[in-house]
Amino acid sequence: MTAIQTTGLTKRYGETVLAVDDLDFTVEDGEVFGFLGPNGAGKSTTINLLLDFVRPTAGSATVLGLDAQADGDEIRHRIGVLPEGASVYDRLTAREHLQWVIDTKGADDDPDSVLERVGLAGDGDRPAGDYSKGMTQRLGFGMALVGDPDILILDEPSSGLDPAGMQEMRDIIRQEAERGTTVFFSSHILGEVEAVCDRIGIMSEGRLVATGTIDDLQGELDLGAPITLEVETVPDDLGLERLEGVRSVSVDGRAITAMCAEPAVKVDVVQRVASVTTVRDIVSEDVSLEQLFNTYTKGKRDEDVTAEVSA
Ligand SMILES: Nc1ncnc2c1ncn2[C@@H]1O[C@H](COP(=O)(O)OP(=O)(O)OP(=O)(O)O)[C@@H](O)[C@H]1O
Repeated sequence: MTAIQTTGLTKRYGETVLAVDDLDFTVEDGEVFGFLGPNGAGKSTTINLLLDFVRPTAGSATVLGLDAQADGDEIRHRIGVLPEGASVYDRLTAREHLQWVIDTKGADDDPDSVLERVGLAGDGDRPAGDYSKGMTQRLGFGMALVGDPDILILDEPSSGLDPAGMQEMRDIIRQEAERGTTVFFSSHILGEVEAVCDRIGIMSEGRLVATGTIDDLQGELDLGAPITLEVETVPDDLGLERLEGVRSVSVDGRAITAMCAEPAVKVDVVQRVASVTTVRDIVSEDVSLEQLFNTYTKGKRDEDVTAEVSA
């Protein structure tokens, strides 16, 4: 089944701001889908449209096969949501917040086990108004987990969390995914997306400029495969540019970096360099998600290029 689907989803604010522009995407049941994009790209607006917090100017969305506008109450009952900048009731404790969600959803979760899961076991009886930003975020995440939701929709879930908190959050996302929960979350943190997502979507200026697995997108962009060799001395004439499949060569001190058209060319590069000097170290990398993100979100709008890569 399709967990989330948008068709021509569009949101304008006033005359000038086109926050979400004709968005078509699908998240399949059980997928962990990472929604990436720079500030102002339209990620939160998309999430708010899915949750019926704002109404679309055009187009439609379904969540769990239900219409996001007509069936908002049922959708919210079946999903777990961590909105951007989740707010809390200052005087209520974390336990009271969780109990409220448990009662509202008719769930049977044990508040203590949720508190334990999100790292608030010792703080469950303090008023949430006294919490730090990260603790508030942990509480919001715990509230989203109540009732074993079919889908988790998380807007910047690691916002305000320390490195240990981010790791714990990632672990919980993985555990939820293993139980079959669909997870849709927005993030600026590329490492987090890389670590947990089956597929990603990259938004830029209201449009989805790429969707697919990270491997798919790496292949699609054809940015090349870099290899760096640290050598004892850099010979005057390396002759690397003359090798077939080598696109460019740069030298930084005793580090030689070659951009290769495909990974197999790296072997030729190593052999050539080793035949003329002593190689001390070799670093072979894939194109990073950061390079992908930058390539898709910078200047692409002008060219009106849209990449669609199926998973
Ligand atoms: N209520 C609103 N009224 C007017 N403009 C808005 C409103 N909400 C969002 N926008 C505008 O819509 C665009 C998309 O904003 P949105 O918050 O969806 O981006 P985002 O990708 O979530 O950004 P960030 O990563 O900074 O949270 C921005 O230009 C923003 O200023």
